[in-house]
Amino acid sequence: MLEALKKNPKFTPRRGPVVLCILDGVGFGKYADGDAVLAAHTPELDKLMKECPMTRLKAHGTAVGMPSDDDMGNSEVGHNAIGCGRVFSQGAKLVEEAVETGKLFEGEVWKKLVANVKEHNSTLHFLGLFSDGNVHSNISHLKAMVLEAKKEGVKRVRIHALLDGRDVPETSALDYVDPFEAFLADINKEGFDYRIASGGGRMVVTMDRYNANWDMVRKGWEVHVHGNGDLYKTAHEAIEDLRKKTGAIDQDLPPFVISDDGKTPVGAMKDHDSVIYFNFRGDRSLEITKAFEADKLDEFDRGFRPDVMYAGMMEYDGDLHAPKLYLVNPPEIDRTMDEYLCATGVNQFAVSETQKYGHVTYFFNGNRSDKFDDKLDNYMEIRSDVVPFEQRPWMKSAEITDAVIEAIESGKFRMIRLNFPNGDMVGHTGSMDAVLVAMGALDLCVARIAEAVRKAGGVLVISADHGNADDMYEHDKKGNLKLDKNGAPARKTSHSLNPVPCIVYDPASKGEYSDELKTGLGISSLAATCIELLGYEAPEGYDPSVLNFK
Ligand SMILES: O=C(O)[C@H](O)COP(=O)(O)O
Ligand SMILES: [Mn+2]
Ligand SMILES: [Mn+2]
Repeated sequence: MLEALKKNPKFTPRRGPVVLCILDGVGFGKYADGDAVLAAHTPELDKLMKECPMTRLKAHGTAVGMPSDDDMGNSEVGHNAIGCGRVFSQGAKLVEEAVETGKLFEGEVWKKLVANVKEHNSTLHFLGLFSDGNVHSNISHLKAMVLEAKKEGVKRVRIHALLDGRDVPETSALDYVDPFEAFLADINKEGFDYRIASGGGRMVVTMDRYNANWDMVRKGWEVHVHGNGDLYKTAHEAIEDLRKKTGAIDQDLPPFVISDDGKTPVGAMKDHDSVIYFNFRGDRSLEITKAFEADKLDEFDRGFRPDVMYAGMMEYDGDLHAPKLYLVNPPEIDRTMDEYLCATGVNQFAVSETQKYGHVTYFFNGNRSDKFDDKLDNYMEIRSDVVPFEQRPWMKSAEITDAVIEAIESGKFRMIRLNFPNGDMVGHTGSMDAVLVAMGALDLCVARIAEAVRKAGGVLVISADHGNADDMYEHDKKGNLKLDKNGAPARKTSHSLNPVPCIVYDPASKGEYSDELKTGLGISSLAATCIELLGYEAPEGYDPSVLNFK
């Protein structure tokens, strides 16, 4: 148990709660073209930004524990940093180091997986997100593992490729598949049998999160494990044909299976195979991991369940200890703000809809699914619709707002945190028109929350975990707008490298801190900011708050 937080002598807390509102994927754009945050009708946000103390926070690269400042931020690293008030080296960086130093291959788990397939003359399978987005995975890690498998004499490797188009350009799958096929062909010239065996768009198969839509996992299981699905000779052929048939962008392409003879899949899984799920990020890894590991599974009927040795790239959940075997230790994120507030007896409320529910709970608490205190931690999930979000860009923003206002008015909670997914989830669809509606809906919600905070005599901190809606069009390295084949702006589905706002709306302020907030900080400063506004001193080692006390 942590020690209780110390009272901050410089600040007497307000009568009402501190409300931390995370606008997922809402940053300050670099280019006016495609900046939906700038273009949308958002009178409330505009007013708050003009009238309240405000600063910009870094939300990408090394400021959130990514390997370099060329890496965009994402929800995991963002909410980890916001929730624990410090920056830890994150999965992308830890795996990169483990691969580069060779530590990954010296570990017990790698050795066991390889020994298993050598002993049984069976197959080593790799399943994961097939891109270099560095949000959930990096294809360079896969490549290094494939080369090591070859070096260690593994005869047969099968790769199950989840197509991205969400953390990388929307129709870039062949930019990864074609060179990889050439890479495998070179290996096979030396007498090995290494193939891509199945795949599909990441928003259709396998990578569901937070139990939003288990049918995605069932569909993935069918093609990766059983080899049941539309058959193609190569992944290249599958992608071209499925694009033609559906018009879908990569993340939404249907599943496919590779077969040489039009009957037998090349990579169905069998007893004694080894399987590595090579994504390092947990939210979209936990369900497929459960499908492989659980003795009894209620979510779908697995049919034949081969007795495989399954390992993840990382431990995805420190409370569930899932998966049982993993290759790289996760960051040891401790002393989170939620845990400190529990130790201090502060009643907390966290809410979002399904798509981001784990962001304000599991990611916020350092990738732990359990509460720190059953009484003081109060979490609410509002079920997300299972629809393409460009068709419902308002998502559940009104319902989240209702819940937040009820929590404020109840007077029960000192600290309230929420996540509005719209800027991000709609941003990932690439639809500028839908994002403009999403931002408009958010603005109405922010106005309602601000009013409830004012009435309750509380403080509202508005920020974000990373950008997305602020950068809806592709630009080249010189900053010129890229056009698609029809001459329209090329749509961008991924996050941005942009900073995010930090607005402090404190209508009951007595002027204890300057209107000029600190500059040059990252989103890890939000934890200390909230803790100080609650009337406590930030714990040792926390990154500084944005507040300049007088
Ligand atoms: O998982 C996703 O949807 C994207 O890869 C990243 O989005 P998020 O980091 O905002 O969840
Ligand atoms: Mn996010
Ligand atoms: Mn996102």
